Amino acid sequence: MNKLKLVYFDIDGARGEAARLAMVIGGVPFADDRVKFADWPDRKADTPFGALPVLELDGQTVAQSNGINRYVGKLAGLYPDDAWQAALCDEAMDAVEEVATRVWSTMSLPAAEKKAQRESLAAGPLAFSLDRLQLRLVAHGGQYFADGRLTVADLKVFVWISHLRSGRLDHVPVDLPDRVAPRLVEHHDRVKEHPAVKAYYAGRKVAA
Ligand SMILES: N[C@@H](CCC(=O)N[C@@H](CS)C(=O)NCC(=O)O)C(=O)O
Repeated sequence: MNKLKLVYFDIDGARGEAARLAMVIGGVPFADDRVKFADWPDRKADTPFGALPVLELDGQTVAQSNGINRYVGKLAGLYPDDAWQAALCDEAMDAVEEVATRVWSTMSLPAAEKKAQRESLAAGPLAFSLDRLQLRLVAHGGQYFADGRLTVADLKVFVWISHLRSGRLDHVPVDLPDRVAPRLVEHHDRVKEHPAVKAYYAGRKVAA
């Protein structure tokens, strides 16, 4: 059997988590290589783009989180076969990635600048993006983002909403999703109740 390894930091709210979840839900065996921040400087140069996540298959690597989500989504039965539904699935994942990248890119800014930028992002592009994502969900029936069933898009949005509501993103109000996108919060809570997701988080240990 081919050996899959997902290499990512030991954090649950960011780019590697949807792929981990997809493989767990789909029963796809994989090695979960959780990189400690202290080890990252030594490992960075060996990754295709100096960043994680990276997926390894029998010693070969592929990077870029949404590409990885699509690949593992196919293995896990969580990616649409139909080309249009696949495009809808990608749309939601890319919409999250686009705005999350803007928010996370403020991470290393000096404190005052980070606060100002995050507050302005939260009130502007982030609130807008959540609202639009919610409208897309509603337009597709309100339950799932694509294919009328759980796909990797639902997992990516779920992880993002969990992260926003976790209080770990300084200067982004924790109640932002509840205020501007209650249907996304409903969707989040529904995904969280999926038996495999529930079992995964019951046993999930997060170092950071
Ligand atoms: N476009 C890439 C971005 C990857 C990325 O920036 N990953 C972050 C963690 S979420 C990272 O590796 N940061 C450490 C670094 O850049 O040194 C993707 O979607 O995978």
